[in-house]
Amino acid sequence: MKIIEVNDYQQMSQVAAEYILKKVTDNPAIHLGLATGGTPSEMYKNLIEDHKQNGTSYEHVTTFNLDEYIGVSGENPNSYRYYMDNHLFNHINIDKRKTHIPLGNTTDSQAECNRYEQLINENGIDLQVLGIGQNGHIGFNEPGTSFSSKTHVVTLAPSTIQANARFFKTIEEVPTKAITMGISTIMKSKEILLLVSGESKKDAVNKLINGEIDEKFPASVLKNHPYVTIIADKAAVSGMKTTC
Ligand SMILES: O=P(O)(O)OC[C@H]1O[C@](O)(CO)[C@@H](O)[C@@H]1O
Repeated sequence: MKIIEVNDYQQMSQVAAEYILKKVTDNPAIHLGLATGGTPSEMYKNLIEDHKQNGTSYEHVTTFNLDEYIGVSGENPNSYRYYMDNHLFNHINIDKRKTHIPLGNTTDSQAECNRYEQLINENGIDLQVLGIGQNGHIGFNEPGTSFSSKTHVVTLAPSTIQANARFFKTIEEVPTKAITMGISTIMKSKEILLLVSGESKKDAVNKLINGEIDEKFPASVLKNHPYVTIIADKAAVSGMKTTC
């Protein structure tokens, strides 16, 4: 794993956007795996700004998001479809038909998981952007998830519900279930870019870099991937041994 240490959240977002822009320029038909949550939101702003200033085109880009809450439609402001449309897709020249996110409001979630897994297997992901949960989750793969898991339905850990409650009016509104790419689905990406910012992620990133590979800590699987880059700010890694 390669670690790029940056000063703060702003710089992490800028360096991450530049990283993605280079990949899109090199391969205009790239298949990007995307994440939601607080961590990548400023990175998306930088991509939008670049699109306005420099006209980087997303006409041929295809995207696959990591996860979606169950029980919410894409029009629901709390859905990850709504997040992606508003944080990125509505502001760039991407063909929305090429933006894929699991459907959270189907009657058959298991069938949706199978459909999504097959879609990813057929298309492949060139670069997957990831954040990390405080408990080491990637996507919504909570501690204990099998490293061989495919796209599946998860019951969110109480700590994840608590962490994501900041996006909702009340904690009771946070969905308790989601569809997520599995760990093996994520690991099939050709390359992974992990973004980490803030002191609240310090324990998680320390465990990732210096701990054992263990299903109790989902992100540790990334050590088995040949091509992972971590962009982390000082608050997340200061004073840490970061050789890996
Ligand atoms: O960036 P945040 O909001 O800290 O979330 C961390 C991770 O948890 C999730 O929100 C769960 O899906 C991921 O999308 C995200 O990468």
